[in-house]
Amino acid sequence: MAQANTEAPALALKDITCTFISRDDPGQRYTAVADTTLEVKPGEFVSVVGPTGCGKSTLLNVGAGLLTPSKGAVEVFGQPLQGINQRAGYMFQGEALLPWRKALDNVTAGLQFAGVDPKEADERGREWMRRVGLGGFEDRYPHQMSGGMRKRTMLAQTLIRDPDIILMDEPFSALDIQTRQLMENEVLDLWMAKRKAVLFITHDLDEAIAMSDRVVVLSAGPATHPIGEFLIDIPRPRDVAEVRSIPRFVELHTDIWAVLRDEVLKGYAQQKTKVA
Ligand SMILES: Nc1ncnc2c1ncn2[C@@H]1O[C@H](COP(=O)(O)OP(=O)(O)OP(=O)(O)O)[C@@H](O)[C@H]1O
Repeated sequence: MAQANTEAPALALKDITCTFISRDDPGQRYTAVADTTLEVKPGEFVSVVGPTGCGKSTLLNVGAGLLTPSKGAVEVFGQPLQGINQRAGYMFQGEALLPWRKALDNVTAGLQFAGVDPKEADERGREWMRRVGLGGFEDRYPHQMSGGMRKRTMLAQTLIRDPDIILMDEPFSALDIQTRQLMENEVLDLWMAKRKAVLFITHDLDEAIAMSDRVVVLSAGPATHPIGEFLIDIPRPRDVAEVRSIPRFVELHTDIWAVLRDEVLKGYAQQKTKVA
């Protein structure tokens, strides 16, 4: 019988390059990501930060098995990834709820598609809605909920299948700062209880440091690649609002920002040229 590879990373992106047909000029090719290697160990919380449009979502889509890279390989717990990454749950940046389904039915959608008995799906759905603070709101439609409630619903929808790897693409970027911090703390509590591997994409450096074990900095595009990696040696449990004022946080912020700053300026300049 094949031995489970306990040493293997939960997710390994190996030497990934992604080249697209350019959106600006279909005659040209655009290399969004080049020669990128990135690993997340079991139980590790890794954030990827980088300037806008640099290729963060592209990397996450590769890890989810939604996008086949032009070059390189993906391994999941030591096994080559083929097709969709079944060990991963994916929380997207935008709104991903089905508007015609009530909150509970959105939360249980994945279980229903997986053929789980409806009664069991219903029970697990109600339990998860309670866990994310939405007990009593099972019958609300997405348009009857606030942005924060919809994000909580999406979180329950992602976690209910108990994925070993959680992929999050700027999940809270649309929220006001207070709601965002509440949700960040909730995610950390849930993560502390289960210790799944998390790959978290954000352009917010404070959020990345507050949440993570490790922060990877990406260069501006084209041919985005990691240019720095920082261990976040701040003890847990952390409160994302309080942690920002401790000296080690400020130190790490200064160090990472020194690497990120020029890339953000480059990314910003590129966006301006595109708009002009
Ligand atoms: N399917 C595609 N076809 C052509 N170009 C693409 C495609 N997907 C992504 N790109 C380009 O690759 C680059 C990286 O895109 P990506 O969405 O990964 O960046 P990002 O860092 O997640 O952006 P943001 O911070 O705005 O969310 C962008 O220039 C984008 O236009």
